[in-house]
Amino acid sequence: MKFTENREEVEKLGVDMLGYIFYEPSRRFVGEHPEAALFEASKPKVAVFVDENAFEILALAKNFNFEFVQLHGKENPKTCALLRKQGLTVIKAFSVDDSFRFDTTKAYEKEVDYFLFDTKTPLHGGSGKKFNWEILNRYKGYKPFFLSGGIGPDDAADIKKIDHPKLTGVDLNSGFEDEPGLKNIEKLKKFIEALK
Ligand SMILES: O=C(O)c1ccccc1N[C@@H]1O[C@H](COP(=O)(O)O)[C@@H](O)[C@H]1O
Repeated sequence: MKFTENREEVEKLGVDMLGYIFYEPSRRFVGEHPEAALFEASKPKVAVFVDENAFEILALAKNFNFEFVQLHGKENPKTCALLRKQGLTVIKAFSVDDSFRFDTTKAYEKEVDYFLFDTKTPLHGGSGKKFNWEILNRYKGYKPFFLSGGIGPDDAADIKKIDHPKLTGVDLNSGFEDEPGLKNIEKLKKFIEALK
């Protein structure tokens, strides 16, 4: 979310969480001084970071009152544990391609609340690219995960076919935008209806 009115409209669609990009190189970056109203949401807020300093994350969490952090860099399990100990719900993102070894998630199992599987690209996220969802079958861990990476308006049927006991949600991003950070309400609405 980058624009307050758009955030208000998205919230009405029955989404479970709202995401905010706190990574300056991203075209979805909330900005140096985002307006407070952007964060005055009734749904839980997820702040997305890439290798940000943990104490900076905690300061921002206090300032903008977000409950979740989604970490898309090389954050180690210790950093995840520190953030969690301070009361944040931690989602650790992993960059997935055909050669991804799901056992790399093991070191994080006890230190985070959720995993998120995103497509491996030179970007850290927001690529609009999908990975081969078949390989999710190789994930045998107990931690619930979000599916991410290039999900678009036509994917609801294929997502419904994914039969994995730990799939807990989907992260909708660039595939539902009119411009970076601005969600298309109609596309989201149709997708959410189709998914249900
Ligand atoms: O959206 C971004 O610009 C972004 C930048 C840096 C890290 C993560 C980012 N977004 C997250 O990336 C995934 C995949 O997005 P997409 O569907 O491929 O556009 C998603 O989890 C976003 O929250």
